[in-house]
Amino acid sequence: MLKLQLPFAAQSIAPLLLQQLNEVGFHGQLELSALNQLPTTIGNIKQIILIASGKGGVGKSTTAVNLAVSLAQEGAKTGLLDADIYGPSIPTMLGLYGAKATSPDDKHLLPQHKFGIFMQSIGFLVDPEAASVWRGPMASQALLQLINETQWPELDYLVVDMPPGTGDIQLTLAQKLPVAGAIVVTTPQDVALADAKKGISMFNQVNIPLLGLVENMSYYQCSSCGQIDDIFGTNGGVELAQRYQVPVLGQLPLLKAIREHSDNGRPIALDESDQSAISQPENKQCADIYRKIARQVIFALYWRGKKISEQQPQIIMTDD
Ligand SMILES: Nc1ncnc2c1ncn2[C@@H]1O[C@H](COP(=O)(O)OP(=O)(O)OP(=O)(O)O)[C@@H](O)[C@H]1O
Repeated sequence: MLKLQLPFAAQSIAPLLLQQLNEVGFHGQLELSALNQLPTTIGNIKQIILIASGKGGVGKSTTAVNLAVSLAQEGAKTGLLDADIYGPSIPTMLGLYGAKATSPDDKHLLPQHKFGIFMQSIGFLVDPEAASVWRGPMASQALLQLINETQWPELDYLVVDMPPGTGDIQLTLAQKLPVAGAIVVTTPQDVALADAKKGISMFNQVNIPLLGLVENMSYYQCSSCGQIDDIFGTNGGVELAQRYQVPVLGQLPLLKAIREHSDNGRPIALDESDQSAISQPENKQCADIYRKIARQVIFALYWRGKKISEQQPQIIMTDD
């Protein structure tokens, strides 16, 4: 048995590593573990990832949930915060609809734990209809409090599903949180792309590194015959990413199963490891795309965190 410890979670590279080890004559078992030594930036959280979109309904929450599940499947300690005051949909997507926030001491809040991730939602605390009319400062204050007062266990990543748009609430959250990186979700349509540009500019304005774009509903994939159709245009997100020199982390199809899985409270990213899903290859393909997005995020944040910690002054102990 070979035990290998990496500075980041990357379970999915184990088969590839094992194959290469086999080629050089190693035929035992391989055990991969992760020791993320980056410092925490807020509470027990090491790196915060914002998931944003210029406009509503493009699949921001779907992306946030599936990314969080995939990060956890890679072996990362992962949290998910549903900060979308206009429509907190993540409880439904994780099968936690109707759950309420609980407190051990009337001061702090406990996160829910499902599918390997720790989750908190604004929807557990307030009626979404009441929250959607909050003004900017009130909403951002409530969201900051929600992050700070939740008793997160030690987390490598906290994925934050932001409210859609680029207004005051989004800007305040981006400025006040120690954010490691942001992802902008868009669809390939012109209107959505114009809004995505606003999202990109917002993060540039507050010096938050953009990890990349996720192009959702990139093409339509028929559930019966598997045929592919570019109903929203072709490669809009890719062209936008080229213009702003950011990577396209992944392109997801408009696929009935993505919505069905979300509605049933079981994100499609879980199909990566689900044997019964083998009969639906397109589900597994989607799960693989989310997994690939997660790996790119992990590597990008590792290098970024390393660069920052190398910039810190070094303390050298000597005898005299
Ligand atoms: N790739 C996809 N294929 C099929 N349905 C999808 C896809 N992505 C998202 N959906 C569905 O589209 C709807 C909107 O998605 P989602 O809630 O993730 O969007 P959002 O950008 O977070 O919206 P909001 O602005 O309300 O927060 C949901 O019903 C979701 O299941």
